[in-house]
Amino acid sequence: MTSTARRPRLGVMGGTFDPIHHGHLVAASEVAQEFDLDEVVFVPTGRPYYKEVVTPAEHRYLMTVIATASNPRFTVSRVDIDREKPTYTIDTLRDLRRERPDSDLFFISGSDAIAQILSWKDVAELWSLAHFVAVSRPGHVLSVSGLPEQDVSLLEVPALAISSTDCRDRVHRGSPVWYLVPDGVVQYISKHHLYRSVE
Ligand SMILES: Nc1ncnc2c1ncn2[C@@H]1O[C@H](COP(=O)(O)OP(=O)(O)OP(=O)(O)O)[C@@H](O)[C@H]1O
Ligand SMILES: O=C(O)c1ccc[n+]([C@@H]2O[C@H](COP(=O)([O-])O)[C@@H](O)[C@H]2O)c1
Repeated sequence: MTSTARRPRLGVMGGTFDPIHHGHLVAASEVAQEFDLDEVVFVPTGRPYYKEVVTPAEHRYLMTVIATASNPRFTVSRVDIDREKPTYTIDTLRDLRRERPDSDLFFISGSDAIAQILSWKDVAELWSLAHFVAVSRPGHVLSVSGLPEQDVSLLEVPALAISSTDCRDRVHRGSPVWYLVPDGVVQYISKHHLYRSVE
């Protein structure tokens, strides 16, 4: 009797994570549950060419490590921050495919990000590297209109109206970010005086 081994299922949560917040973590956790993922790897962007100013990558990477440390299925990858070029998802997925040739990849994205995907680099090739899961996000319409049906799934997740922009603004004006980001991230932000001045 022959048995076909199940291929490992790897979620990929790409983001600038400036800082990482509970909206990111809930999205990853919900997709892991619904798509039976074995692991979700968080991939902080290195040089997001479409954002003018971002916090140094090492701070964003360390906050992501702190935020994910308590979940045995969450890991963090440096592939984007160690690449000396602007960050494109096509490179992220190529690198992860090289590292994990036996895994099926599921790229997790919020409705705001997926709405832009047709403008991403080498979009035609993206569909062959991963299945895309678009999650709902308050204030953004979840739609896959114009995207290949078989390559993109939609998932409603608990609505958390949290954004990194709002977290940065709150720290800047002295408002708390407790319970919007994990406790360790609150402490990291404070210890390293992040977001005190807005550029
Ligand atoms: N509250 C949320 N609910 C669902 N998805 C989210 C939420 N916040 C972010 N995402 C998704 O997580 C990914 C990474 O997001 P990102 O790091 O840019 O956070 P952000 O809050 O959108 O940041 P910023 O406000 O700086 O643009 C994107 O695909 C985004 O759509
Ligand atoms: O590949 C692209 O051209 C591209 C353009 C914009 C965003 N992305 C990816 O989308 C993910 C979310 O990005 P961000 O900056 O909104 O957190 C992250 O993994 C980015 O690398 C990718």
